Amino acid sequence: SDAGNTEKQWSLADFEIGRPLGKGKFGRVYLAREAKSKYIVALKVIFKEQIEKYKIHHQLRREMEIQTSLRHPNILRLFGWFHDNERIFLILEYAHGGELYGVLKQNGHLTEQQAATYIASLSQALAYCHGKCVIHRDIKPENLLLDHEGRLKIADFGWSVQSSNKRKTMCGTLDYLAPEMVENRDHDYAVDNWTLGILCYEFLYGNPPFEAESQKDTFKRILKIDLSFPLTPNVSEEAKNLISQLLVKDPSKRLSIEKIMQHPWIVKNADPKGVCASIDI
Ligand SMILES: CC(C)n1nc(-c2ccc(NC(=O)/C=C/C(=O)c3ccc(F)c(C(F)(F)F)c3)cc2)c2c(N)ncnc21
Repeated sequence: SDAGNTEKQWSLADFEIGRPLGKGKFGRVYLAREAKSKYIVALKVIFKEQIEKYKIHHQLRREMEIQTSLRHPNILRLFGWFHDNERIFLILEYAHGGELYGVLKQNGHLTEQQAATYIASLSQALAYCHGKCVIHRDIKPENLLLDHEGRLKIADFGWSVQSSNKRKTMCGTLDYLAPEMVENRDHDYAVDNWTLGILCYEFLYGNPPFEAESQKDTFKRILKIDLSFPLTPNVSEEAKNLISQLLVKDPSKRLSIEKIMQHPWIVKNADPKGVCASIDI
């Protein structure tokens, strides 16, 4: 390491490796402990020949720079990274509660308090990212983890991670694409606002609003904003009102992050500490 660099140079010898947490597209994720401090982390192993094949060194380096600079309670920390001849290791915050997607599938859908708390946490994390000119943190349920207190953590895998109980259609799913992305027009921050509407609907009903048999039909439903609210489970009018103000075709007409935070449904239902006591980890 260059003398001026204050960052600690990590190596595998600094860690005791525990059980595998899941397997990613480019390698596995392990529970690990920093030997001196006994601090628990998640260690992601990426095989170099895997990414050489895909020529994504620059993307990985850029992503690492972005992720190490992001400090927010709802964004999973990347503490650092190191490499040996054939592997790259990411030293990540350990999310004890695992995937939010697992909780969603287990319970079928979330309560309005849980859903509002997570939408508020996501909005705060997105406001922080947009403030740092970082957009599209890929906020789909598969990228959302929970810490030991049930606090939401956006874990941007930078790539689709095939972990255990992931939806099979996950890697190809279009459910979260905003109209301007489906039509391949240039997209900006408002894409994330659209995705918050999709997620809010999915948290409350258990599946995304424009789900369809084929990708083509999902495309058509997104472009038509073919939105309907099932009669069960029973969802409040305020929640439907928020969703309807986010799933709007014209990006400039979508509710802003600030307005989301002030929406009556969020104010009434979100837990200000961002922790959902009722979520059983
Ligand atoms: C299995 C379970 C559910 N699991 N998984 C995690 C976990 C959390 C975050 C990550 N992060 C990344 O992978 C980041 C990858 C990149 O930024 C990247 C960017 C560009 C690239 F080209 C690439 C490349 F891979 F393509 F090269 C990567 C990974 C695993 C986890 C955790 N932290 N705690 C508890 N359980 C956990």
